[in-house]
Amino acid sequence: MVDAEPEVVPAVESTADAIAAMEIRGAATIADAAAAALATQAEGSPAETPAAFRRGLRAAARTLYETRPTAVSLPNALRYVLRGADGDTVGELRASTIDRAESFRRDLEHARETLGGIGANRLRDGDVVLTHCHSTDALACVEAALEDGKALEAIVKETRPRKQGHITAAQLREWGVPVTLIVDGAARRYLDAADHVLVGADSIAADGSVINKIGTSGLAVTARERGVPVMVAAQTIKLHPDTLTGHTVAIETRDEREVLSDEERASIRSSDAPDGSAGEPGSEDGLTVENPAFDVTPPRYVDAIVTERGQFPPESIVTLMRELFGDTTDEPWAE
Ligand SMILES: O=C(COP(=O)(O)O)[C@H](O)[C@H](O)COP(=O)(O)O
Repeated sequence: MVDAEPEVVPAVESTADAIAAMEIRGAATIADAAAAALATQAEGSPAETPAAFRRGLRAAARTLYETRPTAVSLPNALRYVLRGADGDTVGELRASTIDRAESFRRDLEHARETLGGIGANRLRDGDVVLTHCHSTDALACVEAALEDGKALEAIVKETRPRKQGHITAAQLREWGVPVTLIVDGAARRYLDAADHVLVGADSIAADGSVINKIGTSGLAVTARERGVPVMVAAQTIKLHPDTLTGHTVAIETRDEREVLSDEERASIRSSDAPDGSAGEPGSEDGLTVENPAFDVTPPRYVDAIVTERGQFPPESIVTLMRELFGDTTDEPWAE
């Protein structure tokens, strides 16, 4: 008898689609949504046997895993929940998976709050932070500093092509923080007015390299040149255990139309091109657009990585990574 395809509940598919389309975005938020989706899978699984339940759960985890490759918080969340699926009956498995997903989500929230309190200690009354992209971990530090009664100002990089800087600006304004929004290319000009560069991370490698939104590395290099400290706020689910054994972190490349729409491309193509290359949109026209979503900032440009376990110089993060993840990184969602 051939086994039927394991059933993935529709809510998991729609969470996966929303992550891929970046309606759900940011490493911690993705992890939270993935854990919630696994709980939904457990709740709605039509499985009649423990084996079928586990197959469905693994298939759901694979669907979520395949959405975006760079933020390690996603596989770390899936691994955590799947490891907690325990029991001899479908009912027991269902209950333990849901519990595990809920405890993951609670821990995530606590970690962000604790991290915020630790990061806030680096921020003094009257400081100006310069941000890139939108990071809930980075903003937790600002929020905690504000709660401590410190007045802060922010210079917010727009963050092309998706302009996540607008989300950061909106959040900061909601908290009453004065915001200066700048285009990415203006960052160096504004660094002299900043006391900290404050960013999040999608993944942190064993050597302390920080993988975050494209443009972070250039910002960090320039900040070093201007003498502005770079603070990375990243809870420990951003630690990438595969890098302990020498693996590199995959950098997501996204659709070129995020950078250049078909209409814009059409306006660039010239019918007078000497090679006569202007054709239909999508044809070979000599214009290549690259859209890597993340980059790697080497540890020497990072002053501190702030986690819920304390703050670390990037070079020592490997000790924490070993303690929390060990050397083994299985893929419990594999078929
Ligand atoms: O690079 C991004 C988001 O990229 P994208 O918009 O492509 O998902 C954020 O800085 C990190 O994910 C950290 O965010 P958080 O601190 O919220 O986990």
